[in-house]
Amino acid sequence: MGRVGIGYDAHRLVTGRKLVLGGVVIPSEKGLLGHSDGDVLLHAIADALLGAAGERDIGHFFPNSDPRWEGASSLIFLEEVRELLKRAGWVVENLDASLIAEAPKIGPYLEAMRAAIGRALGIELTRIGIKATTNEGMGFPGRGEGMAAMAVASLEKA
Ligand SMILES: Nc1ccn([C@@H]2O[C@H](COP(=O)(O)O)[C@@H](O)[C@H]2O)c(=O)n1
Ligand SMILES: C[C@@]1(CO)OP(=O)(O)OP(=O)(O)OC[C@H]1O
Repeated sequence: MGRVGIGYDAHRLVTGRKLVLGGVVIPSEKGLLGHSDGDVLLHAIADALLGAAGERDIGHFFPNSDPRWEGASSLIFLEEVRELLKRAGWVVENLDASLIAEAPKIGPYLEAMRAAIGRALGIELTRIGIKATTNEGMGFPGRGEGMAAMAVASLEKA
């Protein structure tokens, strides 16, 4: 019997930070603030996977008080989640994520993101959906103050 999980995250956009989304560095004047690289998309995906497995969230496993994760690539979190799922006997059936960001357009980077996520989790690209929408100028994503992401994941017993 399969299990599903949901994840949501949001990070502030600031100058002087690299913009990393889905494990890919994207040219941008601003980047996401965070203790790690601030990769809002990967954080939502990690939480969806952890939730589906009935585990606690990303902040529990990778606390922002731990200097090991300062500036860390969030792909590391997915690699760690992969090991946790493996130990518990889960395989990823599929995951799907949506980024809410006014700019930049992520279309040119989608395949690189799917490839990075697929490598980190050891799953086929056909199991990974990544999408984006603007917030039509409304609220914090619409004003360009930050980005948000939501994700769902489905697991099966190995
Ligand atoms: N950061 C983004 C936002 C949107 N897209 C693509 O543009 C399409 C139209 O966006 P709307 O918010 O006007 O619906 C959307 O469907 C995405 O294909 C994007 O690539 N990056
Ligand atoms: C990823 C962690 C750890 O570096 O920090 P941030 O990059 O700030 O991200 P957030 O989604 O706020 O919380 C999870 C944290 O534990």
